[in-house]
Order: sequence, then structure tokens, then C-alpha cells
Amino acid sequence: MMKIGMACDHGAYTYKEEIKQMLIDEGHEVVDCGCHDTNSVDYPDMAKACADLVANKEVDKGIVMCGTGIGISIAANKVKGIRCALCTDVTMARLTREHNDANMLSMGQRTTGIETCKDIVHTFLNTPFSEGERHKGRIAKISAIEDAQ
Ligand SMILES: O=C(CO)[C@H](O)[C@H](O)COP(=O)(O)O
Repeated sequence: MMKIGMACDHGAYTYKEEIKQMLIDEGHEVVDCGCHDTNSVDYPDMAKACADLVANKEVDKGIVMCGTGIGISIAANKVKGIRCALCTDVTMARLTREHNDANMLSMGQRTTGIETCKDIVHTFLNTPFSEGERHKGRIAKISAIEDAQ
């Protein structure tokens, strides 16, 4: 079982609640960074709250959602140490774990169906990093870009 951070904006509140309940029912611990209703909020604020938890290793993985998943993933990726992958199908979820060792998942309520999102979440959480040397080297280069900022 994992400790999972979650955050969304108003555009994905419904999915966040449904996926949070699914994860709790499956025995995971969820740290819910909001939002907590459908009132309009700014996705960068929500992204940072969850990404900080992941970067500080207070949770094992992070899941963020907005209307498209794009804005909240862009914002999460500004936090040092975050590799947040926007996924619209299970193949992307598998490959971003195997190749990118992604530590955050992003999805869009306005773009991807709920059942697909649930499958994406399961694949993301259950797929290990491949530990391939070429992938480790490329991830190290991502970190080097961050360190050079
Ligand atoms: O998808 C998003 C960002 O990528 C947001 O959820 C979207 O921009 C919110 O739009 P609005 O304030 O019009 O509901």
C-alpha cells in the first residue's frame, strides 16, 4: 500500500473525489491537498501543494488533475525533483514509470473518461521503474538541467 498525494482544480474535482475513494477502498492512504469543492481555484496553487509533498518524500507518489491535466502538470514540473507525466492512456502510464520514473501522474477530467483514468492510476502505481541504465542516465540529465537553473 502507498501514501499518495492528490490535488485538483475545480475542473477535476469530481474525478479527484472518485479516484480518492477508489484508492482508499483499495487500502492506500491519501493526502488530499484540495480543492474541496467546485469553486474556481488556480491550478498552479494546487499543483505546488501536492508536488511539495512528493519532492519532500512525505508521500510515495502524487496524482494531480485539472480540466486537461496540462496546466497542473506544467506547474508541478516546476518543483525541483518532480517528474509529472500527463497520461491519457495506460500505455503512457506504463512507459512513464518504466522509462521516466515519473513520481507524479496528471490527468484531465474534460479530456479522459473516468474508467480510463482509473486504469491509468492502477497502471501508474503498479509499474516499477525499469532500472535501465540508459533511462537512469537520461533522468540524471533532467536533474542536471534543474541544477543548472
Ligand atoms: O485545464 C486546466 C488547465 O490546463 C484548467 O482546469 C482550466 O483552464 C480551468 O478553466 P476554467 O477556469 O475556465 O474552468
